[in-house]
Amino acid sequence: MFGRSRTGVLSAPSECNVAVLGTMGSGKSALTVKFLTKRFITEYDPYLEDTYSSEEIVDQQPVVVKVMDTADQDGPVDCERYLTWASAFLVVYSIAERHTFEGCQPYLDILALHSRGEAPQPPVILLGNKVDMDRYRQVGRCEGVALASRHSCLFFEVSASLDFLSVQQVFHEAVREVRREAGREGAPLLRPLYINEDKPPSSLSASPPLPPLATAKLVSVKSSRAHSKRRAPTLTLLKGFKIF
Ligand SMILES: Nc1nc2c(ncn2[C@@H]2O[C@H](COP(=O)(O)OP(=O)(O)OP(=O)(O)O)[C@@H](O)[C@H]2O)c(=O)[nH]1
Repeated sequence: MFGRSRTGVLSAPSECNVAVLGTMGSGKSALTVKFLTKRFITEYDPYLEDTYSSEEIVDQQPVVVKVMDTADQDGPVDCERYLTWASAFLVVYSIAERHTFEGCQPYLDILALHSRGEAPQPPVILLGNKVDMDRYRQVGRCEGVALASRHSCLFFEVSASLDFLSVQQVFHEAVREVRREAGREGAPLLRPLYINEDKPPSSLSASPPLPPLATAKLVSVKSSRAHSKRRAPTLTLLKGFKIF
């Protein structure tokens, strides 16, 4: 499955791995599910960590966006799994719960440490969630802007319970940032992805080694610390694979 760029040249879809980080209760799962399904689901298993996949078109270019909805219980303690996996990070807090905003700092510090000296730099987006709860706001928009600018990251405020497009916009912006960064450094944060595994397209012949097929075909990975499942209905997202 290939897309066309504005110039009409065929281009291969690539992968963009987005890790969604933040304190418990900030709305990581709600945002992830909203992006993938356009729905707002109110109850999630807080101990379940999943990776989902969605085929997107961003600026007329196809991309497979993989989203890791993380489930850190004590902040960024055991974080190698997403630091080494992600091409972009969303750090989420709830504008109505100050402790979730304070919980962003250790994530931003870890990410700064991780990307020091890295080229290309994985982009980070700071995301104030739950703007529908503005009347209970505990974190001013300007505080979000200030924190983001201290860490040189983009900043958005959204609500997982309101319109889908603003949530989609955030994930698409992450893809754009990854593309920009890759373009700047000439090194790929986006990996080419085979949809037809039999034969790589010739346009990819000069690309760096492809991930093993098992990785390229990954649609839903579960690294649950609990055995229960989300109460959301089963969803079919891509190529007949199901998530829960
Ligand atoms: N009003 C409102 N509630 C939200 C929003 N996003 C999430 N919530 C609610 O906030 C609670 C926590 O949301 P989750 O998505 O489970 O948060 P999380 O960051 O994944 O939390 P853990 O799974 O515990 O790590 C749930 O009750 C959600 O329904 C939002 O934008 N607006």
